[in-house]
Amino acid sequence: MTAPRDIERSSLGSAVSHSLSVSPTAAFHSPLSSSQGGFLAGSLPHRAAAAKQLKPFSTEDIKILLLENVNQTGRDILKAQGYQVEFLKTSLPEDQLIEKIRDVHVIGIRSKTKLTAKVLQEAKNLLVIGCFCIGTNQVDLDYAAKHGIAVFNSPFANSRSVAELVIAEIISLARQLGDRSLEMHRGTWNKVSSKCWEIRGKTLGIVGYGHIGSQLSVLAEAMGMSVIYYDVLTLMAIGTARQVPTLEALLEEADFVTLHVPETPETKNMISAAQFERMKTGSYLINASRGSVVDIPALIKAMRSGKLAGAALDVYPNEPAANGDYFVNDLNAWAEDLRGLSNIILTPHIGGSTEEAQRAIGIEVAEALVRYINQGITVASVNLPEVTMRQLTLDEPNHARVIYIHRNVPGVLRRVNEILAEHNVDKQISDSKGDVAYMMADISDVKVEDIKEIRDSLDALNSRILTRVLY
Ligand SMILES: NC(=O)C1=CN([C@@H]2O[C@H](COP(=O)(O)OP(=O)(O)OC[C@H]3O[C@@H](n4cnc5c(N)ncnc54)[C@H](O)[C@@H]3O)[C@@H](O)[C@H]2O)C=CC1
Ligand SMILES: O=C(O)C(=O)COP(=O)(O)O
Repeated sequence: MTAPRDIERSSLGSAVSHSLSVSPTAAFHSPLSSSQGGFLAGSLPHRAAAAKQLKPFSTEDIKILLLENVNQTGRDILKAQGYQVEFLKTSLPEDQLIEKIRDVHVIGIRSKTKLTAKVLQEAKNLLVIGCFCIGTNQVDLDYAAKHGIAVFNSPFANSRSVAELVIAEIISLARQLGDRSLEMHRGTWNKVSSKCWEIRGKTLGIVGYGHIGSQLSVLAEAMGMSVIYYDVLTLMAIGTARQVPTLEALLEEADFVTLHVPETPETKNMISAAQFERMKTGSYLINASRGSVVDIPALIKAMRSGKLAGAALDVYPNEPAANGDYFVNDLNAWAEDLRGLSNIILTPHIGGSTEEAQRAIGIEVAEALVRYINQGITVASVNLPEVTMRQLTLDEPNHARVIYIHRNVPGVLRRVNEILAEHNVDKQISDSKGDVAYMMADISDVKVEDIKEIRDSLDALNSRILTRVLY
């Protein structure tokens, strides 16, 4: 295969000529003349001012901001492409985030950075968001899609790490390990067996039987637990686990309840006073999903009353932006009450924080970003339709890939094909997801002047969200 080709963004301030790499991790830097070079032909209504420039460019002009200590593996892949990569260990407060996001084509985040509509409307140049984690609740996915911004995540690279943490917590709560260890650290020998249990033969209730829940199910059964689960979907049981029809049925039967649902309006305060009431006296609650899922004041009451014998929390309604920030009441009004309870394990959102998980996530998300930036491939996007085409190479001088993100309304493809009709359309794929549709076409027998015309004509259609032409 020959060298890669170009991509372009209308809003890039400088020219870039650049290759589409054969491998998503291979760098490409092949300066092309403006007649050969790619350009970005895209614009959103709010990006319109910069949209009309046609400039050759190189990957060096792609600006990427990585927040929240994205793993070295991901940074290396992106840098190897020649992109400009700025890396910060922490998240950013909203005002600083808005300042920074104005300038970049790509942002990489983890679970803390909130990319709301308010923030995204300032992101005039943004092509794509990489969530280097599982959850995507921190991003306004709908706003992003409607503004032609793709979002990628890593759907299961840290599932095992979370499941292992939960196993550790089940045993730790059953044996009150956190309290014993704290006492010893303070110099107190307190040997007790009262209300300390084996987990063998106990029932684990898993709420949300997805990637993490089902992985946990296997591990728990291997340690002699009985597993029941509740999910909005009817899902195949693994091993001898059993699906129960309601959350209430699960709460009434389980000795340990563990939560593995996403943050959605339906899961907000899913476990509150009424649910604690349903739980067995002396049972345990574990939450490594999202802080919004548990009503914490109600949890504190359930702990104080003895209804719960213990709890483990890895996630909180408000989490500090950086390590070293204290877990205090300014962020969460009840923080001190929580810290004062016995047999409650509090961890700083470390469920997915293992070397294995972070390395794998870095690779998976960075490769998805490269595929999207360089080739327009949306496979594994969480908010755009999934569309793929072959890899572009430089040995097709009169070839271009046209990408047209548009509103999903009748008659668009007819108009698009009228515009492309003068050229040879080698392949065309179109798919839609909700209100947004994504069309990719590889065209040959096309000159740079034609490309400008194609881009301008597509931009003039009122269905347009974003046009890109890669060549
Ligand atoms: N503590 C940590 O570091 C981590 C936390 N997480 C959190 O864990 C969540 C779950 O992760 P996965 O298992 O990978 O997700 P998943 O999407 O594979 O599974 C979630 C399951 O929850 C079910 N569900 C959704 N709404 C529900 C409801 N209202 N009631 C009952 N079930 C419902 C879904 O049908 C699905 O089966 C993520 O969304 C993320 O928020 C994920 C990774 C690390
Ligand atoms: O993967 C997730 O959804 C997590 O909650 C882990 O988030 P983190 O990468 O540790 O910010």
